[in-house]
Amino acid sequence: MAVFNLRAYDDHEQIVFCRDVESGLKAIICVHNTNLGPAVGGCRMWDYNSDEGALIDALRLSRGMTYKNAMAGLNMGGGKSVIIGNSKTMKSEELFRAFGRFVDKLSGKYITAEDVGINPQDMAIVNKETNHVLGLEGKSGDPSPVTAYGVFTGLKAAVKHRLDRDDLEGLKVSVQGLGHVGYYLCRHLHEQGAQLVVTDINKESVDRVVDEFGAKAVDTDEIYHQEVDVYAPCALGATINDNTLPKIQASVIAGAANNQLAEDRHGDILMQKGILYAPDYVINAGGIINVSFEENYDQAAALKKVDEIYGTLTEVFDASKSSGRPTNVIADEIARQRVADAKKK
Ligand SMILES: NC(=O)c1ccc[n+]([C@@H]2O[C@H](COP(=O)([O-])OP(=O)(O)OC[C@H]3O[C@@H](n4cnc5c(N)ncnc54)[C@H](O)[C@@H]3O)[C@@H](O)[C@H]2O)c1
Repeated sequence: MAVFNLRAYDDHEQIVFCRDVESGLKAIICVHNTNLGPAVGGCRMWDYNSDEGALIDALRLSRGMTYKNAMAGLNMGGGKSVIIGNSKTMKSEELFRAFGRFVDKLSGKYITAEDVGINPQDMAIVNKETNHVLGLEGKSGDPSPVTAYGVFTGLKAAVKHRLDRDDLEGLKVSVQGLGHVGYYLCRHLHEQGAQLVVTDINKESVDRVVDEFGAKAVDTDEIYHQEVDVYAPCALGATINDNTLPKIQASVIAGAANNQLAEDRHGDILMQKGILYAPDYVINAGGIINVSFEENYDQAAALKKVDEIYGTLTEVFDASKSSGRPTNVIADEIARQRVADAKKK
């Protein structure tokens, strides 16, 4: 496999393949760019089908963190790590300690945190071997409610831009995925009078949102067809693809999921269809913003910074409108420029 030629490689500064035979650890740490500061990004534990799949996922997520941190105005670069394995059956103290030692060897160039498959207890073990960990329990805590608040803020910016309205009363919103972020997003939307159509593969999560917020539940494959104003993807990536695009009725897409566009070209198609897309890594930055305030944590200050997502997205939407180019392309350009400018300083 020719790593340097991979599209996802995108001039990564460093890739570390981590192996610890005793604990069974197989992990990959990717440091994409440190122009703006140490590379910060979570650790994901996933049962990948292949090592190549794990590497490509880590590279894409790591590059995404560079862009996300730059667009959020944080003095942090981008990185990510993946532990290859089943998070339900393969976790152990030795495994996370071994991972922590690899993180520590990077001397702060990469700072890790939680991601899919990893919980605060796992990170507390990693923290026994390295101080380069963020999002620990008792500090900034679970980032999901703050991510949801940021998505809610960004959704309002998109509704203002596309539908020219400040209030959400009666606005129809479909929410796909009612986990840590989706649930809190539904709560914000409900409080502002929005009508919710929701789906999740987990029935209990659906029942809770139906009971608490009067949401209408639909099957997972029906969510795209719904006649709504806003579609909020809050489950998996790549839900905007050649199959789903013809079905989407919403005029705004604003949700928490990472890597929502299966391919960049889907951003062009959305624009041609008059659907305003809030670039994922801009709208879902609330969690990383919260984590960046971990030292002497001050929630009010963190939320004030998260409020800036409204203005950042409006800047992206305005530039897209005036230039006639898709929002995902505009966001990438602004992020790349910020990273390049940081190198000159
Ligand atoms: N948690 C954060 O702070 C944060 C920050 C930035 C981005 N994100 C992204 O937001 C998304 C949601 O994060 P989360 O922390 O809420 O994750 P989560 O695992 O708590 O929730 C995801 C939910 O999606 C559901 N789901 C899975 N497949 C589905 C399908 N096919 N159809 C409908 N529902 C499905 C799951 O059952 C689960 O309830 C993820 O893509 C994540 O990467 C999260």
